[in-house]
Amino acid sequence: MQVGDWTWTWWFGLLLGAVPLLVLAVWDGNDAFYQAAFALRRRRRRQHGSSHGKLPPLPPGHMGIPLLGETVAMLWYFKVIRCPDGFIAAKKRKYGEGVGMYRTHLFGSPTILVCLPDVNRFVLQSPDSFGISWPSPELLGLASMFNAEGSKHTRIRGFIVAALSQPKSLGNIARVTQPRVVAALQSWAAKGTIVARTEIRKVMFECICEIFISMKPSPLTEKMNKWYVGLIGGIRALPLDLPGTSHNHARKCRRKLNMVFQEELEKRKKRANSNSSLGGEEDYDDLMSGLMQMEDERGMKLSDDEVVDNIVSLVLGGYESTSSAVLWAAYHLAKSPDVLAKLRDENAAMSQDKNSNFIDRDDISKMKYTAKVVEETIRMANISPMVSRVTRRDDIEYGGYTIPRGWQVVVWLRSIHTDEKYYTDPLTFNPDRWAKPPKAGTNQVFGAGNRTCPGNMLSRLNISIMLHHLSLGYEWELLNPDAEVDYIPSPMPVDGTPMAFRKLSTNT
Ligand code: HEM
Repeated sequence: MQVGDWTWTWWFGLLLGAVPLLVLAVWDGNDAFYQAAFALRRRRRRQHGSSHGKLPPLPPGHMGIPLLGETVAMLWYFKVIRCPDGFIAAKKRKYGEGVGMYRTHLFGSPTILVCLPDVNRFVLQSPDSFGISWPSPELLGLASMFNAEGSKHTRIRGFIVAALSQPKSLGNIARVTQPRVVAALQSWAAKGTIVARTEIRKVMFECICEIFISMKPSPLTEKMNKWYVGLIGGIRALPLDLPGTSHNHARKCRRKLNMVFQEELEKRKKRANSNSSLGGEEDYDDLMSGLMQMEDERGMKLSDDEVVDNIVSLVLGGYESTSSAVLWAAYHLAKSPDVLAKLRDENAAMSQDKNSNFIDRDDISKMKYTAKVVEETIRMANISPMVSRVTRRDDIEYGGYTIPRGWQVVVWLRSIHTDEKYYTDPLTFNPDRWAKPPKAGTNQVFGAGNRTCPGNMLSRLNISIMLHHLSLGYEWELLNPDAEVDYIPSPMPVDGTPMAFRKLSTNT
C-alpha cells in the first residue's frame, strides 16, 4: 500500500467518526447547554438555602439546534407539510401525552410549550407570574391594552369592556352594519365571481369603521384598510427596522393610522366643546366616543394617547379576526350543503316572523342553530392558534416541572380544539356538536383569564349578521375546493378563496 492510500484511509476514517459526532454535538449540545445552566441554577438555589427548596426538573423536550432551536422543525410542519398539529403530536408521542408541557426553543427564545386545558388555564390565569411580551410592542400601541399589565391593564380593559358591551354600542351594531352587508352581497352577486378574502375584508373593515369610529367608506378608509393590512403583516415579523422589511413597513402604517385617529379625536373634542357651549349633546354614538367619555370610579378618563392607541388596536384586533371567521364560515358552508340548508331554514323563518330581512340582537339570540354554526366556525378556524407569555419574576413550578424565569411560554390553544379527546372527529365541520356544551376548559378560542378576548360577543354578532344575509339570499361555490391552507400567522386558504357567487333563484 502506498502513502497516498494511507492518507485517504485516514481522512475517510476521520470523516466517518467525526461527522456523526459533530452532528450529535450540534443536535444535543444546545439541549445539554440549557440543562446544564438549569442544573447550575438548581444547585445555587440549594446552596443558598432558598426557601422554595429544590426546584423540580425542566419539562421533557428538546431545545433543538443552537440559535434556531426547533423553529425550523415547527415551520416545516406548518409551512411545508401543512400539518400544524403534527409538531405537538410528535412531542406528545415522544414525551407522553399527559405531560402537557414541553421544553423547546422557538423564535429565538428558550420556550415552554403548553397544550393541555388545565395547563393553559394555569398560565393564562396567572398574570402575576406570566407577563406579556410582544416582539414589537410599538406596533400594538404602547398605551394600548395589548401592552398594558397589572393595574394599568385592569383599568384600560375596564374602559374597553364597558364601551364594547354598553347597549349604546352593541345594540346599534346590527342596525348600522346590515345596510353595508346587504350592499356588499348585492355587489358580489353582480360580479358573479369573487375572491372571498378580499371582499370579506373590505366589507368587515367598512362595518368596523362604522361601529368604532362612525366612518363611512371613502378613499381614506380604503387607504386605512391597506395600512391595517401592512400593520398586521409586521406584528409577528422579525423586528428588523430596515427599509423594505415587513416590520419597517408596519411601523410606517401604524404611524399613519395613529395620525388619522389623532385628528379624529381632535375634531371630536372641538365639536364637543362647541356643542356643550351651545348646550347641545355629543353627536357620536360609537366605540371611540364611548372611550373618550367614560370615567373610572375616581372620575378619571383615558388620556388622549390611550384613546388613540386603544382604538387603533381595537380595530386591529377586530378586523382581521372577524374577517377570517366569516371567510371560514362561507368556506365550510359551501362544503356542507346540509348545514347550509338548516341555517337557511332558521334564518328564513326568523325573517318571515318579523316580515323583514333585517334582524336585531334579540333575534340573533333566538337563532340557536345559527349560534352553533358560529361556534363551530370559530373552533375550526383557530384564528389565534397560540398566544405567548413570559415568566417574569421567578421560576414557576407546576405539575412536577419548572418553568424557568425569563423563558417564553407558548400556549398552544389550537391543539385543544383539534384533539379528539375533547371534540369527536375534530376536523369535521359539525355544528350539531354544540347541542351539548363542551367539556369544561376545552373551548379556549377566545383565550382564558384576564386577557380573554373582549371582542368575543361583538365578533359573534358580526358573524351571525353576515350568515343571516348570506344564507337568506345567496348561494356560492368554491372554485378551488381543495386549495391548500397557510397556517401562519393564522389558517387561511392560500388562494384567497375564489368563489362563484349568485342570488338564490328561490329568493323572493
Ligand atoms: C373570531 C374572532 C376573534 C378571536 C378568535 C379572538 C381571539 C382572541 C384571543 C385568543 C385573545 C387572547 C389573547 C391573550 O390571552 O393573549 C384575544 C384578545 C384580544 N382581542 Fe380578540 N379575538 C377575536 C375578535 C376580536 C374582536 C372583534 C376584537 C375587537 C373588538 C378583539 C380584540 C381583542 C383585544 C383588544 C384583545 C386583548 C385583550 C387583553 O389583552 O386584555 N378580538 N382575542
